[in-house]
Amino acid sequence: MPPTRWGDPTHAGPLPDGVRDLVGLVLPLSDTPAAAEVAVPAPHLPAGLIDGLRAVVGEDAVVLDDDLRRRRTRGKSTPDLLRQRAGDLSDAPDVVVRPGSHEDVQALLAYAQEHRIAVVPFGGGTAVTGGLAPDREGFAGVVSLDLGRMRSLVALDPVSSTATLGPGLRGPEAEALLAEHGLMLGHYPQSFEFASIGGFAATRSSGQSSAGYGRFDAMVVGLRVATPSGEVRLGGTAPSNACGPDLRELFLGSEGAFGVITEVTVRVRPLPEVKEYEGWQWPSFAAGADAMRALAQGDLLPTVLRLSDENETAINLARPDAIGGAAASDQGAGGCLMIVGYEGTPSAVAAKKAAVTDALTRLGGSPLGAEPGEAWAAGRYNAPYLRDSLLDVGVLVETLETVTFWSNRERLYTAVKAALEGALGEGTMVLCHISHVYATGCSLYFTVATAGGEQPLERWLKAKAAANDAIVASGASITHHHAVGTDHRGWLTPEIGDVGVAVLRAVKRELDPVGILNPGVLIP
Ligand SMILES: Cc1cc2nc3c(=O)[nH]c(=O)nc-3n(C[C@H](O)[C@H](O)[C@H](O)COP(=O)(O)OP(=O)(O)OC[C@H]3O[C@@H](n4cnc5c(N)ncnc54)[C@H](O)[C@@H]3O)c2cc1C
Repeated sequence: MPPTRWGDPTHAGPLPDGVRDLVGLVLPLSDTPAAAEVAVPAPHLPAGLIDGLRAVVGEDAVVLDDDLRRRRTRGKSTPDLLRQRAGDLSDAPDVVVRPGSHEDVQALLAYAQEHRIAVVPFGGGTAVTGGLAPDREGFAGVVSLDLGRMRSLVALDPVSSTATLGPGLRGPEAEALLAEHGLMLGHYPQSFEFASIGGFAATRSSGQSSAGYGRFDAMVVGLRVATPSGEVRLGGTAPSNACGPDLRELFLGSEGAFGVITEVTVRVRPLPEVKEYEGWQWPSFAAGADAMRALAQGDLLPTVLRLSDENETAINLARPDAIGGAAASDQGAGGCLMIVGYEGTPSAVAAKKAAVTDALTRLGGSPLGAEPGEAWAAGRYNAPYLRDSLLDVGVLVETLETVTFWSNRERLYTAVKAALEGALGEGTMVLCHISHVYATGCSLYFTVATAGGEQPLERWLKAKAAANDAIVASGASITHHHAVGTDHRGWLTPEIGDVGVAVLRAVKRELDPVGILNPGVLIP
């Protein structure tokens, strides 16, 4: 991906006219191009240590190329993009190391520990909470540990429905390898095309089909991890056991701070024969959310379940290619658009669809047919490109997410909206959807569009802090699936308590005594 933008450059383009007209009604637009490419700072790592790295992992695996170092700088949050666009490359790694095996990673960690070199595992580089921008103070230099060469299907056990995947496989690559065997994983975050298997595990990612297939951490059966203290292999003997606390949980969501995930064994399932997506209209966000709760609590979840609030529905965010056009649910009364998707065998899909249709009709939903669902499915990965086009015209766009129990949903929704609108002022658009549900609660995913102004980064950081404070004050979680990184670290203590933080620190000391792995990420 380009350092200042999202995705495949051939898919990028100017702001579509419909979006420009719509956004221009409420926000000032002004040409705001990214700064011309600036030089990457010269590597701090002494030449002798770079030679040492070459001796450990091989000459070809150590890359000093400026372009690659630029592309391995930070992730893809809006603050990351704003810094890159401003020409700030202060977080650039000194060197990119591309190991080919678990053993290479293990050897690299031993060398880095001995010479106090910070190591930042890099999967797809789609992190949105600062997990790729470690604290470099006190280290000889920073290595970006690019797992992109470790992208094979390591093992397949079709009888047990498990597959062991290399950490560097991107979402589509993993699915293509499994599809050769008639199997699939079913993890489709919006970053699916670029994010990696190791990154999904390290951040506890959750995809758009989480209602049917679960979040990524729930798909993980086993892990192989290289740590500075040695190798850890977990989950290799059985799907579950009673051997004390489940140590897999220590590495799921550890964001590279405890070890480098070098293999991920996941549960796989047969490729669906049928995929059907449709739209439903609800009179209000609350009515749609109540319907989602009823499905989750009635064991009636389809594969995809997503509900946009009134603002998101009016703007068509669930269908980025139609933004600026008439909203799918706009049949006179506005309301809220729900996307419902079914995947599986023809008989399973028919049975689930009949039961869900019956329940949603009884709860007051109005069917909109297949068109909104098919349009959502076709455009589901396109929205991030819009963010770049909006940044190009001075409009700041960013997302944030949280999760809480159903009984707290309304309070949380109101508090976060108020915090964002209060911090960003008039003209700010705050949109929200629910796309991850549980029997006990749901996540809320907010999209914010506002004028960038003179100092868009500072403006956003202030608003984000206000939203985080509102989340904590509302008794909700600081993140459902974006992880902690450096951006949420300051709000982790209220979530897990002082003793919880001490436990994380103790684990870190045991696995990474010198603290070379992603310093400053995750742990307060
Ligand atoms: C436009 C956009 C849409 C997104 N949509 C979603 C979504 O729908 N759902 C969702 O859950 N997230 C989403 N994200 C966030 C992001 O894609 C996820 O956090 C993803 O899991 C990160 O994977 P990655 O391979 O890109 O990891 P990276 O960005 O490379 O790394 C993320 C963190 O994990 C660490 N890490 C990476 N690989 C390893 C490894 N092998 N071992 C140990 N540590 C490792 C890194 O050091 C870093 O701290 C989105 C992000 C963007 C920019």
